[in-house]
Amino acid sequence: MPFIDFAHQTWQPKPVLTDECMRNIPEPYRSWLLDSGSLTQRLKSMCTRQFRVKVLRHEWGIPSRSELEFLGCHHEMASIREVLLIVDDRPAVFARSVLPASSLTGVNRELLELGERPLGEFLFNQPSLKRGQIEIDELPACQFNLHLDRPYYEESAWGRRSQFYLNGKAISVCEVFLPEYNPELM
Ligand SMILES: C=C(O[C@@H]1C=C(C(=O)O)C=C[C@H]1O)C(=O)O
Repeated sequence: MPFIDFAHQTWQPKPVLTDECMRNIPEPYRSWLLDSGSLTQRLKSMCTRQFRVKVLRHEWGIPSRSELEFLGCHHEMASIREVLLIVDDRPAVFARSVLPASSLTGVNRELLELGERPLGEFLFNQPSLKRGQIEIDELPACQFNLHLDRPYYEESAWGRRSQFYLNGKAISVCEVFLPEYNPELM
């Protein structure tokens, strides 16, 4: 079953975040999407019972053109990881990370063995980590229905995609808050 290449279908490159762009992002999502720290850590701090990563797929594949452009790569295979971040048994975030083959060298190869371990736990423990550009977008939530118990129809979901540099090698992480999960109200 192919990846839902949602980044290709709906995510168009965004201009650098202007103040006007930021003002258009509704709270509580604005503060979460602009937070440069670990989303895993912040979600764990909201947990009353359990945080877990549900791995949907973690396989080799072809990133979308949009993802390759965001990564500054050209026609390259990548290890593509799609997960749901589950907070107290509720799917809170859909995340898709693109790990280009050329970035999976040295210690970065540990990214291939993450399993249910949150990507952020690895990333934010790397001294070399640098966070690059963040783009924010509002996406149709229905494209995630395949992975969810309850369907979305007209709802939209706010998400971001970030560039990370590990030992100078680029990966991208796209995180989308699912509408039923409001991080400030849980
Ligand atoms: C990048 C982070 O890792 C989180 C965990 C992910 C995973 O396990 O695949 C994906 C996206 C992130 O929300 C983070 O915690 O900020």
